[in-house]
Amino acid sequence: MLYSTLTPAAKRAAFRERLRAGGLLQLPGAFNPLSARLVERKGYDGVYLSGAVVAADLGLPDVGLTTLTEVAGRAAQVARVTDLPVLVDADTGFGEAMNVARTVQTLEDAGVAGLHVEDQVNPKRCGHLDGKQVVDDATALQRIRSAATARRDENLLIMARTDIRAGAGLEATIDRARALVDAGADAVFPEALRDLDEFEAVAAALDVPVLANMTEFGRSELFTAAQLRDAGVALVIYPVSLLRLAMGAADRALDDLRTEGSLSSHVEHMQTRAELYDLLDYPAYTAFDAGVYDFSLEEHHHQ
Ligand SMILES: C[C@](O)(C(=O)O)[C@H](CC(=O)O)C(=O)O
Ligand SMILES: [Mg+2]
Repeated sequence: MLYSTLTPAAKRAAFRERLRAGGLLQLPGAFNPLSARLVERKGYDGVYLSGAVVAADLGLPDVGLTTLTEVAGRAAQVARVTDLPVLVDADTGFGEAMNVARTVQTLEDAGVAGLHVEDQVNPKRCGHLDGKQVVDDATALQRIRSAATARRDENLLIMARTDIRAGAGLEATIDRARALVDAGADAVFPEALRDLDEFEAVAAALDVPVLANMTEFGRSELFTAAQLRDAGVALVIYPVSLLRLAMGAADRALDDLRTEGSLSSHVEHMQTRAELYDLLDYPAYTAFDAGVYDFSLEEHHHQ
């Protein structure tokens, strides 16, 4: 009821433990706190909070317009309602080394289990579009060293994302990833790799967990969990997928409401009132306070 039953420290420790145990952890991207609860309910290993989704949610493109305050606020709302570890997209860290340190502490205070900082120049772009630029080695390493030094909970996972693949190729990706790990990264997110062999090569070259980004309409093919696991990938995110699904459904329904005059034909695809209340743990509120209006599943069976 109300929020997560675990402290941020406990979630971080559990996340580290899961990563040590091996296997592939799947983290769908939540587009709000409620969808994070659904991700947890369905038995996933963690919740991803995408920068692209935080931006889109505000009606903005993912071009570095969102602020640390906005991302941290959303991260806190999401982390508060789930026992799962939340991995948050910290873009470029919202500045250079000193800003990155503040970003890390702010997101740590928001209760997340991990975050990634990327090596794109400010302002950043979506990692799957053309025309991205990355910073030089020194700047990229400074960001990560600063992030690793700034955390107060040693279990907060600092992940380094590198966008160097698109411009400089696979070898450069591996070189930079190794350097980022030496600088203190606990995990690596190689953005926009082309095929499974590339994931395998990066995973084999590093001693830390590697993340695969299975974003739709991007550069990487949508590999299955089994394929990624076999390639040695430790974490996979589906960052924008739930938002795309929800918006796709909303788009079609709004068209049909216009033409059909009602949403009757969509009701079978909707989350029901009972399902929503169950996800919200409504009965626990009623039990806590007899004054809370009681919702009866029987009476509302067909709604
Ligand atoms: C992972 C990502 O950074 C995000 O913000 O979710 C994006 C996803 C996307 O735009 O599809 C990315 O740069 O890959
Ligand atoms: Mg992003």
